[in-house]
Amino acid sequence: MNKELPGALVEEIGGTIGVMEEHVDFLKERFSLITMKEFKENKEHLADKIVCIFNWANKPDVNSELLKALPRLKVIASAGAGVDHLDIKMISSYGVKVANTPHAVTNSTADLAMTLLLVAARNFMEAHQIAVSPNTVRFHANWVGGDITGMTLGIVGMGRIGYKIAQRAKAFEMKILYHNRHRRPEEEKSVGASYCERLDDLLQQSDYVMLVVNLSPETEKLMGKHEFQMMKPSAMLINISRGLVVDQEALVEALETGQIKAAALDVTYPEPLPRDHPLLKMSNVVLAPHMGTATREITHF
Ligand SMILES: O=C(O)C(=O)CO
Repeated sequence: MNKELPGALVEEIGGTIGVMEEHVDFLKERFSLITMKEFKENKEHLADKIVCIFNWANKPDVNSELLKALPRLKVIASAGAGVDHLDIKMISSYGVKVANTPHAVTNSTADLAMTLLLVAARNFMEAHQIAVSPNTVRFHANWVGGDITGMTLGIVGMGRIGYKIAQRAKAFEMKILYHNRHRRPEEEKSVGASYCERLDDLLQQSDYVMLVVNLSPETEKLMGKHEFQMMKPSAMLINISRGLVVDQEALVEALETGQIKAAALDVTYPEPLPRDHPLLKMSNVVLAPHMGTATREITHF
């Protein structure tokens, strides 16, 4: 190990490192690198690490025990936008800074949001099944979907990603509503969006409801029984934020009872869902494996 290089710790889960494997060589040139597994086996010897690099997807357990074992630690770098998996207050109390990569992932996450919207709106999953079936047919009513053009998209959370989604929706000639803690007059003007101070107003009018908020105590289970009752029975829910923003039991009920038409989810809780979860069996649900940022361009440099 090169003692002149600063030390870094990377998360390793089941043999794969929490950062892309091809990045390990890049990191090795700059840091004396060890994996979390090696660290756990020999805490004393490796306690001089100054950076921890994690991938948000691994949900590393950054607890007091870990931080006490790394007295020289300066930075925890989490690849991804969301930092809800890290207790920032507790980490700061050890004098450690948290870094993330919010800008890098904005476009890819907005693209996935539109992908889910289109796939759900056009019954694409069902259409694919029919297209590959040995008994395929020339036309099937099940693949007749809904229009996008002229429909109303309600964006819940007009941050960086929400705005990029609005720009894409404008190109699709959608009517755009948004609900946010603060009004965003410039963004509103540039995409022709209308502000809904009350979430209920947005939910009542939208054909597609897109969740883009960060997970926080204020947004946990933001979408519950009442909110689904506010939505149109023809409306679809798209969630690219965090699973916990939705009360999943209320969502299952809303989908089962026809309170809403469909859901397209990149995020759930837990991830992945247990294999017997009702959401896995519903034909009006499209699931992605939390892949908002998973593009070659972002994950390779
Ligand atoms: O970057 C993040 O926070 C993600 O959730 C990726 O989809």
